[in-house]
Order: sequence, then C-alpha cells, then structure tokens
Amino acid sequence: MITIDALTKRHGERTVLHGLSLEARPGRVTGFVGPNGAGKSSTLRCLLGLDRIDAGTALVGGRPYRELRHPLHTVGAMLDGAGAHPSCTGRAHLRWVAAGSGIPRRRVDEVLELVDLADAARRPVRTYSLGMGQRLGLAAALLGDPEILILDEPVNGLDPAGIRWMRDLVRKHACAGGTVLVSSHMLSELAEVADDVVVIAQGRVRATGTLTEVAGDHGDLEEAFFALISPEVQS
Ligand SMILES: Nc1ncnc2c1ncn2[C@@H]1O[C@H](COP(=O)(O)OP(=O)(O)OP(=O)(O)O)[C@@H](O)[C@H]1O
Repeated sequence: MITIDALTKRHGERTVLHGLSLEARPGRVTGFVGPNGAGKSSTLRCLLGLDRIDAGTALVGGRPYRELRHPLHTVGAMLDGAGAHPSCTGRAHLRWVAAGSGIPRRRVDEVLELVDLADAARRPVRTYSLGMGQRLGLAAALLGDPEILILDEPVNGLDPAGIRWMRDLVRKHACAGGTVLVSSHMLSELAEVADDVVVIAQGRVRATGTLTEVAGDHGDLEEAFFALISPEVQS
C-alpha cells in the first residue's frame, strides 16, 4: 500500500506539490500521469526518501521510506533507468546493491534471468542499450522480492516485445497481491495495464479513481487526460 496525504514540496520559493494526496492499493496497478513538470518525479522522490518533504506524509507499507527496516524487501523502485556506473557489469552492479541489503548472490542470477539479461550480465553497463538499462533497473527493483513496485516510465526504450513483457510482469505482480505505482506518458500503454489512475497537473491532483471512472465520458484515457490537465480545470 502507498499512501500520500497532503504532500507539499517546495524548491526554494517555488511550491511544486500543493497538498497532493493519492493511494495505490494492493492487488492493483495504479497509473500516475501528468504533463512535463507536473510533479510526478517530485512525488516519487519524496515517497522514496530522496527529497525532503515540507508538509504532509508519504508512506510505503505504512511507514516513511527512511523508517523501513528492510527497504528493498518492502519496495522496489525504478527511477531514471539503471543508475549503475557505466564501467560496472550488470551483474556486479546488482551484486553491489544486493550486498548492501544482505540479499544472497543467487538472487542476483535469478533476477537477471527474470529480466532476460543473463546473457549480457558480464558486459559493462556502458554497452547496454536503453532498453537493457531499463531491464537492469527493474532487476534491481526486484532484488528484494518486494510487495510494492514503483516504476517511473518503465517502458521507455523497450521494444514491442519488451513492452508486452513489462505489461505482463506488472500485471502478474498485482495479481499476486502486490502494489504497483507506474508513472508514464504512454497513455494508451498505461490504459492497457492500469486498474486505477491518478492525473496530476501543476502539483495538484486533477482526477483519481478507476480507469473507467477517470476516462468517464471522455471515451479513453488520452481524451480524459487532455480535458483534465487544461488550465481551466482546478482540483
Ligand atoms: N531540484 C529541483 N530544483 C528546482 N525545481 C525543481 C527541482 N526538481 C524539480 N523541480 C521543478 O518541480 C516541478 C515538477 O518537476 P517534476 O520533475 O517532478 O515533474 P514531472 O511530472 O516528473 O515531469 P516530467 O514528466 O517532465 O518528468 C518542475 O517545475 C521542475 O522544474
């Protein structure tokens, strides 16, 4: 479960999140959408303890991220691709992440298989394609077999087979009772996988509900998105 309540974030004088609230529930995939600069990454960074919160709360599994006893077992996050040093091999990177959390080495080989990177595991990350980098980022998120997955633009750089594979993985995770929060600009793709949707613009929630509720009378998520983010619509 992810629970964000009245989250406010400022950068200097500028408020970028204005009392934002949202939930992502177990057994469901929640899509998180908004135009460039809406505040999606800021929200996820606050949720993952990477940025300081100015007011409100952002909880993963009922606690602030920094208070989690076993963070990688509770939440797996993929932000900005792999985050690995370019000269490191994919396998060495995952071993380093695993070692920091007491995760056994055999789990590294398991996740490499899971994301279909076993053949490239001994190559330096600088030789990886964009999609391979995404797969490595996902492998790191899956290391602790967490209940909660937070994925920022997960299909960025993936080929059609990779997109389908990611969709299946996300769906299976939710079907097994996991919580998935996915931020994406690919609205048609998101509509294939999301049960619930949160639309934000200018640091405020514009709509939240099931995919059907949010799409409402607009026909589809894309039409709803453009209607909801227009400056005339206020939360
Ligand atoms: N470190 C920072 N310092 C100052 N302003 C920032 C900082 N990080 C983000 N912002 C501002 O916060 C606002 C929200 O940015 P954020 O990256 O959260 O949006 P986003 O919805 O993730 O956008 P995108 O879809 O382009 O990734 C933007 O106006 C951005 O310029």
